[in-house]
Amino acid sequence: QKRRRGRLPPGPPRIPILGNLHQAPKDAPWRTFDQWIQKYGPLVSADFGGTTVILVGDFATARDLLGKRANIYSSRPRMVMAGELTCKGQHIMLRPFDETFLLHQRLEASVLSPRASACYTPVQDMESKVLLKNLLSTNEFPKQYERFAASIVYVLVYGFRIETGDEWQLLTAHEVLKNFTYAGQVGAWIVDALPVLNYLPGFLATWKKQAEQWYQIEANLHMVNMKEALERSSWNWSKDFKNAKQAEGLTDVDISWDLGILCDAGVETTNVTLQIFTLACLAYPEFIPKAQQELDSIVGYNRLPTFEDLEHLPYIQAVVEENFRWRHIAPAGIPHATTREDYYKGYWIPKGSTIMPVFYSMCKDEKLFDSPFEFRPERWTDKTQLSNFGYGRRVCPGRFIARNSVSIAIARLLWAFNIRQAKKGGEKVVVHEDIFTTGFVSAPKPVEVVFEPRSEQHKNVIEKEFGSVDKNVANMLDDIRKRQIAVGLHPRA
Ligand code: HEM
Repeated sequence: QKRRRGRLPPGPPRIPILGNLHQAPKDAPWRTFDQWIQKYGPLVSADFGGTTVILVGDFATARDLLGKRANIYSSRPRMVMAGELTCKGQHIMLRPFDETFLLHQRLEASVLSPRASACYTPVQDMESKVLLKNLLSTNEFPKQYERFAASIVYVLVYGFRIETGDEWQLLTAHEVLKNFTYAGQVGAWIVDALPVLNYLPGFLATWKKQAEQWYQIEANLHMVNMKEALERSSWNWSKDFKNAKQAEGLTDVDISWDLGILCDAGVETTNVTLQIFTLACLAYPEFIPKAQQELDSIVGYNRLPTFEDLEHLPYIQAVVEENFRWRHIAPAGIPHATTREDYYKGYWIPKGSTIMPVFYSMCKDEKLFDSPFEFRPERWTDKTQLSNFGYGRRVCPGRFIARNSVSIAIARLLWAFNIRQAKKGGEKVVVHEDIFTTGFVSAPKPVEVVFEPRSEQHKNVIEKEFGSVDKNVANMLDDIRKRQIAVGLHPRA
């Protein structure tokens, strides 16, 4: 036990040695975290087997600590099985906050800036047209959303499209995600609690063999993807990273992991965000006619909404904003860690604490939002956005790309379809915790939905725009490269 140097934030009573470990929730941790936050206040401390865990339950506290004191709060908790053994320290999301992390962040920054992200809209334009066209013949929306999300990042990172969603690269990425989730499970691996056990020889430390197998699958995927990307004729992020100044001292394996993780990070997140939107359509359909009225008056019936239209569509923007607030894809938060001790409002926050911004509690704060469980885009008229993409030096670097993908998809889905429950005349879906999956990224469980074109005219426009959009990736990437140069950026390849 560390020597205490002040009063910790309040929290549930602890027992000797374990602290609160016996109460640590395995599934849907945000439910237990929220109960503690409601009871003890927006800053809660708990002890999970010797690690201090600080829960942050409102936006103001999260901004004060994770945002304004980012120099202290921007590391990640140590994850021996998932981070050190399964990924050999190469997963950017799990890197501790140090010089190496900053080097990798700088390597990525130039392709992820707001200006660079604005150059990628031709890909999002094309893939959202394909999304609409596919939804004319299937209602299997989670698979279609995944294809849409994946194809955008695979085009940018590697220069090829995900056309069906059954490509081996995406299927292997599913396997990698499954292994990573298992490796990251709290309480599943003794070596996470006692890292010293790693010094045991392999035949005693059986988890090392498992981690090595998982590492090989993931490393092979990233390496093959990068190699193939480097051989393609057009510009892509793989070529751009390879030529970057920051990459000079890095190995190909290092670079391939940075690319691979960027790709993975863009798929499930965007997919689940759109699934949440679809759930909102079933649970709070009252907002749909308002959104469609705005689309009809600004865009009309003869063409799809475009990126240029978005700034004239304040209600659609409010729908996007409310979607991010209404249900966060990672309700328990994504953990940060402190690199030195700190004091806040009289409380001591030890060095090495795990800090959880509990988005679930933050987004339903009644002081900020009336009837927080209701999906009400109106609350966003003339208001600034929240920090759903995280904080400080670990804020989501893909947020500009993500926002563009989600905004164009939502605008076009609402323009094109009546989105409703399969059962005609069915009741509105009632939203409660049991309809969400309980893992780290929490998605609505499957529900049958119909995507019905709003009219024959809408259907014809979808077919026509799908037919005329250029789907040649090489042309598109060359065009994107030119767009970057035109706005004063310097592609590195
Ligand atoms: C709607 C889609 C998305 C959502 C809701 C989302 C949300 C988040 C959140 C909450 C974090 C954690 C931030 C923190 O710890 O404070 C994060 C991290 C991250 N995101 Fe996203 N993200 C999305 C899409 C993307 C895309 C498209 C990319 C890449 C092109 C991306 C790349 C990353 C990476 C690399 C990290 C780790 C950053 C670090 O540890 O320094 N994300 N994202």
